[in-house]
Amino acid sequence: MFLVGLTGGIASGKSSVVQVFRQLGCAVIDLDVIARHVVQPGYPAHQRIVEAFGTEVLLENGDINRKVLGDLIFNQPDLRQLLSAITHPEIRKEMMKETFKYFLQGYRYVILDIPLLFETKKLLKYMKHTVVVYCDRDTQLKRLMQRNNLSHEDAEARISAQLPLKDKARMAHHVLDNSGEWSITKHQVILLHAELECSLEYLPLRLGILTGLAGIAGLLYLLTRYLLPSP
Ligand SMILES: CC(C)(COP(=O)(O)OP(=O)(O)OC[C@H]1O[C@@H](n2cnc3c(N)ncnc32)[C@H](O)[C@@H]1O)[C@@H](O)C(=O)NCCC(=O)NCCS
Ligand SMILES: Nc1ncnc2c1ncn2[C@@H]1O[C@H](COP(=O)(O)OP(=O)(O)OP(=O)(O)O)[C@@H](O)[C@H]1O
Repeated sequence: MFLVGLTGGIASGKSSVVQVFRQLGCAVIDLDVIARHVVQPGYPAHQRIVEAFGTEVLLENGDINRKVLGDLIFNQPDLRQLLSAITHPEIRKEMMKETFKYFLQGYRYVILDIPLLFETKKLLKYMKHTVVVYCDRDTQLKRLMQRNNLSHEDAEARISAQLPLKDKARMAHHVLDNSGEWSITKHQVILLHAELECSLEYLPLRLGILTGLAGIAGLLYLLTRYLLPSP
C-alpha cells in the first residue's frame, strides 16, 4: 500500500475533491473529521483544551464551541500552536489506526486529506504522492466568506494562518486547479484517479510482507521438522 497526501488551503475545495475520490471507490481519511472526533467530551484532548483555554470555549452541553475557539486561534499564533500541540498527536494516532484498517482490507493506496500537511511537515515523509487542491486567493476568500458566513477580516485571518496556496502548489507532485467551474475540477480528479490506479507502487510493501510471512512459515516448518523431538 502507499499513501497519497491531499492538501490545500482553507476552503480551497479539498472536501469536494475527496468526495469524488470516494465516489470512485477510493479509501479516504479526512483529518478534519478526526480532529472533530478527538475533541468530543470524554476524550483526553477535550479535557486538555478546557485546561488550556478555559470553560469559555465550551457550549452549554459541554461540546467545544468551534466558533469561539476558531476566533481565538486564527487571530493568535501562540494559541494556535497550543491547540495544535494538544490535538495533533491525538489526530495522528487515530489516523494511523484508520490507515492500518484500510491496509488490512487490501487497498492499494489510501488518500489522506491533511489540511496542514506542508505546515507541520511531520507526515510528509510517509506520502508517496502529494496533491494540492489549489484555487486563486480571491476565489478562496470569496468561497470561505460565503461558506462560513465570515467577515472579510475573519476570512483573511484564517487564510493567513496557513502557508500561501501558491507555495504549497509548488511543493506538490500533483496540483488540481479548483479556481474555475466544478466540472473542470472533477475532470482533473478523474484523470488523477486513473493515474494512481495504474501505479504499481503498492507492490514493494505487499511483496515485502508476503516474503516476510513466507519466511516465518518456513522457519516454523524447519523448527517443527528438525528441532522438535519426533513422537
Ligand atoms: C479551530 C477549530 C475548532 C475551528 O473549527 P471549525 O469547525 O471552524 O473549522 P474546521 O475544523 O472545519 O477546519 C476548517 C479548516 O481550518 C483550517 N485549520 C484548522 N485548524 C487549523 C490550524 N491549527 N492552523 C491553520 N489552519 C487550521 C484547516 O484548513 C481546516 O480544513 C478546529 O479547526 C480545530 O479544532 N483545529 C485544531 C485541529 C487542527 O489542526 N485541524 C486541522 C487538521 S489536522
Ligand atoms: N469549483 C467550485 N465552484 C464553486 N464552488 C466551489 C467549487 N469548489 C468548491 N466550492 C465551494 O467552496 C466551499 C469550500 O469547498 P470545500 O468545503 O470542499 O473546501 P475545503 O478545502 O474542504 O474546506 P475546509 O478544509 O476549509 O473545510 C464549499 O462551499 C464548496 O461548495
